[in-house]
Amino acid sequence: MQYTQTFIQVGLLAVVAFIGIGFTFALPTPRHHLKAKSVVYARWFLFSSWLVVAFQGLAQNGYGNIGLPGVYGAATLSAYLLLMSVNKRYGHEIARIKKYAAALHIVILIGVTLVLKFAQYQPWLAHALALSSIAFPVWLAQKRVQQSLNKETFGSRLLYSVLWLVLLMVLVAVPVYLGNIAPQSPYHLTATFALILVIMLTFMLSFAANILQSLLVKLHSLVHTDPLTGAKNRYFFYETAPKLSAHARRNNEVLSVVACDIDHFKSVNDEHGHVVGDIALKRFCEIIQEQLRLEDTLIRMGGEEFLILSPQCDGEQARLMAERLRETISETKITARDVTISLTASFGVIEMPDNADLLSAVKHADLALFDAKAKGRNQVIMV
Ligand SMILES: Nc1nc2c(ncn2[C@@H]2O[C@H](COP(=O)(O)OP(=O)(O)OP(=O)(O)O)[C@@H](O)[C@H]2O)c(=O)[nH]1
Repeated sequence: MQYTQTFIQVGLLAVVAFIGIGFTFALPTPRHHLKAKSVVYARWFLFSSWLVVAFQGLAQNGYGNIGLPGVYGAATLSAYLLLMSVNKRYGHEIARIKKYAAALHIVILIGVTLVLKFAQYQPWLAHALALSSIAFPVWLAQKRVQQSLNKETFGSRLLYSVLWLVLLMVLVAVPVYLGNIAPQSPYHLTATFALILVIMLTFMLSFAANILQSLLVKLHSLVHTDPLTGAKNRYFFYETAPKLSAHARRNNEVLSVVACDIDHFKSVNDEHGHVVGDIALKRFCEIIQEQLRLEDTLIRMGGEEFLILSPQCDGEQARLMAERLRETISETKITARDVTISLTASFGVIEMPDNADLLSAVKHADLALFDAKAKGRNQVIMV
């Protein structure tokens, strides 16, 4: 009966652990090398959590000499693997000396437990030692998550709550439980099984939520970014620009719009080919980005047409900025694939009038740009 119960619980937890491990393979690997390592530690954490119940089963079935040190060793190792996984996930490098200290801690813990066991000390002494050892790395992991909580991702909040729960259980609930139920009772195994199952499942969930959340952030940025030039794209304009103008209106702030178009860009493609044209476009955007303030946004509306949204910048300041950009572009030589080319660009500038909508301001900036083209290009015209 005892064996059957042990076998079922250890087997069930093995299934959960291996589903969890398989699940980490299915998750997309983070590109950052530290974050990628966190997945490896997560796998080992799930495996060593399973080892805790396996050793508990051994102890329960008369192999206390192997089982108990195994439980304490595997539980402390799990806590450290959890700490490593959390630290790597949040991009924190761990010094080699700290890794040795953790390994030493586990070895000493197993040694002391064996001594206590063979010296026939009270079992609660070994339990208390092991529990307090587990609490330390869990507390460190919890602090690490707390530092990143200002990012407010769902996965971080979930992981933080789980770590709090584990700490509370380790420090309060489990000692109370150990003190009230005989160590040889089969309930010990069931309680350990239930506790580890909850920790494993919530850890897997928070880990996946964390990774999915960062993928969403990346996806959001990709959807709004032009892959060739790195400037924002039309989707960004339609989604963000109305918010920007509403914000300016509500706070009585000025907002200027600069429309910009490269002159005779077709001839660059025709003379040197599309690859050189692409490099020139990329370089053109870099030159502009270098000149803009952090608050200004460069948007590629299509082809070689761009918009610059400039909050807290009045018409005259925007005109001066466009003039500076025009000058820099015309003076900069662009080298692409052994050819050196010079570009010029035309600009239309408008300060968004009070109570006007942004789309009509863009339309007027475009009209000023056409005017600049008609008047001979390489110039700035303000509405
Ligand atoms: N290489 C490259 N060329 C592009 C890209 N997008 C648009 N173009 C080219 O940009 C050129 C735009 O040509 P036009 O609209 O005639 O304008 P333009 O030659 O710049 O003349 P003006 O605007 O009147 O001064 C076309 O040849 C397009 O093929 C791109 O992503 N890469």
